[in-house]
Amino acid sequence: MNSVQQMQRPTSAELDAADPLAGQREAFYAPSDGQLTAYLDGNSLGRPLKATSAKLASFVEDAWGSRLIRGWDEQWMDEPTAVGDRIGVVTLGAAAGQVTVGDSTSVMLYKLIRAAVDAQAGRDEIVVDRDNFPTDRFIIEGIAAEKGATIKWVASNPASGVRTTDLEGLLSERTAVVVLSHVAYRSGFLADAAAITAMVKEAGALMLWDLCHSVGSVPLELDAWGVDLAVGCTYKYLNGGPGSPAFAYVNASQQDRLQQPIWGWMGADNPFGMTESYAPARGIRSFITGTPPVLAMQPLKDMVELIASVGMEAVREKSIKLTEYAVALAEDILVPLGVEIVSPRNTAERGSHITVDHPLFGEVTRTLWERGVIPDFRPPHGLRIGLSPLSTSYAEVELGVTAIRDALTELL
Ligand SMILES: Cc1ncc(COP(=O)(O)O)c(C=O)c1O
Ligand SMILES: Nc1c(O)cccc1C(=O)C[C@H](N)C(=O)O
Repeated sequence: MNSVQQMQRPTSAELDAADPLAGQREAFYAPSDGQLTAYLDGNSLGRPLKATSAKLASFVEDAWGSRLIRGWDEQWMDEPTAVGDRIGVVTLGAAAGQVTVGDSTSVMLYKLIRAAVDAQAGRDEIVVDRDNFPTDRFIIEGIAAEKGATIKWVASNPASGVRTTDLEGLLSERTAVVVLSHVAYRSGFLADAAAITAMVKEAGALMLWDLCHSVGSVPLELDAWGVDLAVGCTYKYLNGGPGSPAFAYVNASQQDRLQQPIWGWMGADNPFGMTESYAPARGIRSFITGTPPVLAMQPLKDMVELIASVGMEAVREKSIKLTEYAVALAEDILVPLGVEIVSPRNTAERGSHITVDHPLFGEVTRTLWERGVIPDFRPPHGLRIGLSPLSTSYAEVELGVTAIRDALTELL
């Protein structure tokens, strides 16, 4: 069967017409170059909201331009935790007072993992999976070298992700902290965070989740799951823009126990006291280091409120439908060409992107970008199709998967 429209399932037009969130796409900028037809990389960089232009302009003119240095006293000092609280309540299942925004995910990973290892006296092992994102693994390599700690690698299936069974035999009285990604950046595998967290805590270790690929696309219940620590970026499904700051979650029960290693004046008890030596602030503020990136925090605030207005459950429902549609199309028109779908088929185990594999996908991705179809490529052969529930249409998915088929067919 050649045309996707002839198949026994709703067409993309029917799916878009029935989509209760379809109208939300209007909130985002459509590309102005006229060439882009399918943006399938919101799992790397989300589209900007139209509201962001006005938000930034008014920040420059009013908050920055008029209030000038007074802005710090009036609002900006509280911005990392005020924005953190909103991210926490709307997307993380975290009560106020446990989330702060700033730094990059990599730096936040360093601060929290190092704090965890320091706090876990007598425990000198860090558990991480071999397929975790490079920055997570590299930061852990660095901390292990600094502290003389040992890395225990989880040998999970790269085409899926880490399950409780993969951790059996790895956790012991020597485990300080376990670091895993909730949604795997390659396969899109969605880990069972509740079960894994319970298992890790049972072993007396601390659990740190990297939420980069789940925040804003998968509902999270960090407090209810008993998670100790989490980090995530805000430029994917929170649409904060390139290089927007990360967030860190530190469960209230761990805040007095953990001391992060980069002591700066903004995380000190009395920043403007200009004191002789460092005394940490109370609570989540002690995880701040230097001047918070207030300007770079502005765009994500509108996205968090947009998510709050529709609810994370609705976001997840659309995400599942989008990935189901992408998988079904891939099965019909890509698998017959020798493509492998490496993402889980079970929706309960899948985040908001799917990955398809073929030895020619490096070349195919280059062609697609020239044609205005934007997925991304992760070596050795993975082509990732990222589906942002509030800004991706079913028509884009159809166009994108069809374009993959056409570009691949030309090379075969
Ligand atoms: C799982 C994961 N962790 C961390 C990062 C990135 O960290 P940073 O924002 O510090 O570059 C990414 C993506 O870039 C990611 O996918
Ligand atoms: N963080 C990125 C960047 O600075 C440039 C280009 C892409 C990214 C990404 O987000 C990569 C992404 N985390 C991944 O899963 O591969």
